[in-house]
Amino acid sequence: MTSKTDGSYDRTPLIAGNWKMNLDHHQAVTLVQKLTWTLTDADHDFDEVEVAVFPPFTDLRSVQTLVAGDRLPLGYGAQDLSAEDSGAYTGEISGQFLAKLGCTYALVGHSERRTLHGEDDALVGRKLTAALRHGIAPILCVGEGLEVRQEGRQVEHTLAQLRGALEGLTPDQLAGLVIAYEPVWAIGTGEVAGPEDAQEMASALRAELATLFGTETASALRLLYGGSVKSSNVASILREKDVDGVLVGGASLDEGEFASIVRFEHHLLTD
Ligand SMILES: O=C[C@H](O)COP(=O)(O)O
Repeated sequence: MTSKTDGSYDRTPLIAGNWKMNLDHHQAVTLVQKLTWTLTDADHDFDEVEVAVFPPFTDLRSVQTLVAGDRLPLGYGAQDLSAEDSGAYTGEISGQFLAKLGCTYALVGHSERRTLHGEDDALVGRKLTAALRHGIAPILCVGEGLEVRQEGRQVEHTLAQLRGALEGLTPDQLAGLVIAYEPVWAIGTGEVAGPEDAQEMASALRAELATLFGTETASALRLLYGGSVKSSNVASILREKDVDGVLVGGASLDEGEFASIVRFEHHLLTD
């Protein structure tokens, strides 16, 4: 892996595309094909910079069939999962089913789930444990709203979300866990936190993880930034030493733009 300007990439960068409630299963297949062609044509090394997409549940079987059939070097995951494994939970999707569909990852605690569906830290923690139970790496989303940011309480708020979701877990349960810091005021608004804000929070999260689980565990976990990431701002964000990737919403729906985000190192060389 080529190195960051500060020295090292000891954690493989992850570029994750959360499609939210966009694209049906036909459109999903088209986007995944175009994305992998674009990246393959550009000689992208998927082992050096990992790429994963998060389609709606109804697309996952089609994406699985395509990725497995064409042996595409692309990861994929779910945007949410149930805290339960099976039973009378109408409308819920079990981690068991997602594991069968080959999902590597599942988002948990995305701010849209917290805000629109009332998910609290306790439920997010149960979902995170459910993912781990089924061998799915959770991407735990944390971050503050505008009011909290204006009061300057963003670090305190975000670390409380982290502690709330990880309560009761041991370091050996955390292998594969990814944390995504997404300030809610920067999601889909065009407002992007500055690279220094992303680094400030990533560093605070890593320090808290070290306190909770030890330095070795904390330094192995990947921390992502999300919120209005585009090809024009990704390089400066990923230059920060504790930021190991990005969680991209809107810009992941366009294969050219998303491929350009994935190839952020190219921007590092050119800016
Ligand atoms: O999961 C992705 C985030 O919510 C960011 O979305 P956005 O890139 O559209 O701001």
